[in-house]
Amino acid sequence: MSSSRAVARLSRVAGHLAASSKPISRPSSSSSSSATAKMTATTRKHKVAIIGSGNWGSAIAKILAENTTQHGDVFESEVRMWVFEEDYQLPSSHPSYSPAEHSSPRKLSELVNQLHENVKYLPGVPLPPNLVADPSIVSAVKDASLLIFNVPHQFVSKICDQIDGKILPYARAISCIKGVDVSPEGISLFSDVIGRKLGIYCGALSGANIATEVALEKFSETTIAYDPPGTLTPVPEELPVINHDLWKKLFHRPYFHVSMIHDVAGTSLGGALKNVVALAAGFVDGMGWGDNAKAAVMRVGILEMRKFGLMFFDSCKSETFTEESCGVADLITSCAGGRNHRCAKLSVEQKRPIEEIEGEVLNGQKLQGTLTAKEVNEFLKARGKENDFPLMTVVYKILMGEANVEDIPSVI
Ligand SMILES: NC(=O)c1ccc[n+]([C@@H]2O[C@H](COP(=O)([O-])OP(=O)(O)OC[C@H]3O[C@@H](n4cnc5c(N)ncnc54)[C@H](O)[C@@H]3O)[C@@H](O)[C@H]2O)c1
Ligand SMILES: O=P(O)(O)OC[C@H](O)CO
Repeated sequence: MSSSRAVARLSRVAGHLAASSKPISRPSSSSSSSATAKMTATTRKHKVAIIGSGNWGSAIAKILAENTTQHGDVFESEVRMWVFEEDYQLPSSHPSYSPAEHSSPRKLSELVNQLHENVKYLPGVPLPPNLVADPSIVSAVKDASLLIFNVPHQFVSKICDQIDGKILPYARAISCIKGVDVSPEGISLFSDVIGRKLGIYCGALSGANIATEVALEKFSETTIAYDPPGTLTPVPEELPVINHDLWKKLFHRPYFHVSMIHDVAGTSLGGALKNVVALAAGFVDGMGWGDNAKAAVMRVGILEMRKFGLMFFDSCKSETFTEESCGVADLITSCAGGRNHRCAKLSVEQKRPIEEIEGEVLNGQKLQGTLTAKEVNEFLKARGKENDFPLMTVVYKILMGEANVEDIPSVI
């Protein structure tokens, strides 16, 4: 086993050990037969909290709040959404603008709760009234048994530090984050980072999901991977069992179809690595090379994504990349309409650094591909594996000014 593979494995084991610090007193929470038996005996409902309120955070929060209302037998209706607080000036063109109330900047969380709209990160989309914005992360997660993490990946670590010891020990989580955590010790999935730091189990959601399309209820599908070990702190008997059926109830909508699988590594890596490929697709489109060139980038991109998963993560499955929404479908949508693609294209067209474009056109939203390209390269370089991933390597070099977009065909 290569050292990096060992590092990835060690990281996962550590996450599971942390999550299994308490003894098992009943069968694994993923057992659906026990689910049926328990549903009849439960007397409490799950409380849901979402950590993050950006473009995707708000779109997912809307789904959660719709489903907690629909499935009031298993979920408390109110969903708390942690908002990274900032001042926001409501534009006078907003339909609810009132000079008396909005002539100067207001706290974003207050505006979300007053207008039931995330006016900065998901403008124009009504949010359910049972979704409550909370600027205190500790209060947002208090008593929540289901935690949904949905923030740009660079903020995850600090956020976990803020809520360590402040969550229910039997909480379970889903990470909607697209990125990987690279440190001198190796590479980790964010589901593992969250699990390890908080001592709980965390699965992953990822798919072909441009947030605004999902928020406007245009049809899409997603993948949720959840595969807890049987050694977690038990969920109290009074609460419904947390298994695939329960997660599906929480996320599935008529316009947002959920496929449940067990491959957390493949699901997470698909979402993280496609952002690097989407940059390459944006560069190529910026050059005006056409659809054939972009298709070639996407073909090589999916092969490198799968190779990366299989090389460095033991549990990763090839078919997750080729058969699930979190694999090939996410790559396609991201290379067509994603922010990474859009900003990369503009940066070539305008001959300006992508960071400048990001600051100018995204209104506070964050690109994930630029950081991921650097993190992945740091990981590959340390293991002498850059040549095994030529497309990801050339994207990194283009970002660093060490290669040109014209070099892309040489790696295809
Ligand atoms: N937007 C999409 O279409 C989409 C779709 C699927 C997955 N994702 C993934 O979802 C994750 C979250 O992305 P998003 O689109 O919701 O966010 P976003 O790009 O809209 O990012 C902005 C968010 O970051 C917050 N923020 C800024 N500074 C912060 C800080 N110092 N600490 C904590 N938070 C801070 C902002 O308040 C805001 O909520 C990312 O990993 C992304 O790749 C995004
Ligand atoms: O806008 P991007 O490039 O961050 O991609 C958005 C989603 O991940 C697409 O599924």
